[in-house]
Amino acid sequence: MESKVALVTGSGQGIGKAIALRLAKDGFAVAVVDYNAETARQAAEEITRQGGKAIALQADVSDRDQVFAAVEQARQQLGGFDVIVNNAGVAPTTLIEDITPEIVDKVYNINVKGVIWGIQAAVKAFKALGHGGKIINASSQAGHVGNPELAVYSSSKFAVRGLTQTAARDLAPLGITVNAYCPGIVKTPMWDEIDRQVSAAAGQAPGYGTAEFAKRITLGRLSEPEDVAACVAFLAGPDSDYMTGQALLIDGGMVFS
Ligand SMILES: NC(=O)C1=CN([C@@H]2O[C@H](COP(=O)(O)OP(=O)(O)OC[C@H]3O[C@@H](n4cnc5c(N)ncnc54)[C@H](O)[C@@H]3O)[C@@H](O)[C@H]2O)C=CC1
Ligand SMILES: CC(=O)C(C)=O
Repeated sequence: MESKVALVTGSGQGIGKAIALRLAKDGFAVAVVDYNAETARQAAEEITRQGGKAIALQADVSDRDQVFAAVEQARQQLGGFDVIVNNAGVAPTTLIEDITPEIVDKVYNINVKGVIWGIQAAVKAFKALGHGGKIINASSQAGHVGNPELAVYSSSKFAVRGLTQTAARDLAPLGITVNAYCPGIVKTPMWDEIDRQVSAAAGQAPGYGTAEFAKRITLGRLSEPEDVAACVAFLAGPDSDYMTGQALLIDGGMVFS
């Protein structure tokens, strides 16, 4: 039987890379998409070395044409299209008074419009293939509760939840499910940079921001990218077939407190 095909954006490093590796282990042929061509190539090579099937594609998710082209390339080169994970995101810290039009445009172009273009491109591919599929979007605990110093980022992740719910309703008649994953703090380069910025703003050494956020983590430890990938594997696989419009909160500590 032919492998199912999944495309993961922002999968050259961090959570996206862990998702790509996990989906490959689960039997998907994977398109590793990132605007960093070198990290995408390395991640795809790692999958191939482990016995999986993968291609690397360079695309900037804020560019609609590039997203459509990447999905089409994945469909043609991997022989199908079943799952898109709209994972790519950026998270500059921003005090309210320091927010600039440039920061808003950058974050919204990637975190919100990138998800819209990914949804549209996946729908086009599913329709061309005459079957439904799964759309999975990266939100965050910060998409459930406003996070300090992350106003632009947090609001973009609230938007992703809204898009997920609406698209789930609109696309259900086509046999397409749409869900989101909402991690807490995950040990990736993105988090390292947030910690550095939050700690510096408080006049503290790196690690201070992590310690402050970590006080509210329910399970008492930061999550690994692989913890998130396991939840996304569930959303990509058949066990979640009767689930749509959901925003899976992976660590709710910030939200409960
Ligand atoms: N690390 C964390 O604590 C959390 C992360 N998230 C979300 O998970 C997703 C992945 O985050 P991390 O792996 O931590 O981030 P990361 O910064 O470590 O990795 C992001 C990847 O996306 C790529 N990327 C960025 N902009 C892109 C663009 N315009 N087009 C294509 N690729 C692009 C980068 O090159 C990089 O490979 C993001 O959407 C983030 O907002 C959500 C909750 C917590
Ligand atoms: C970066 C992010 O989404 C966090 C810490 O939840």
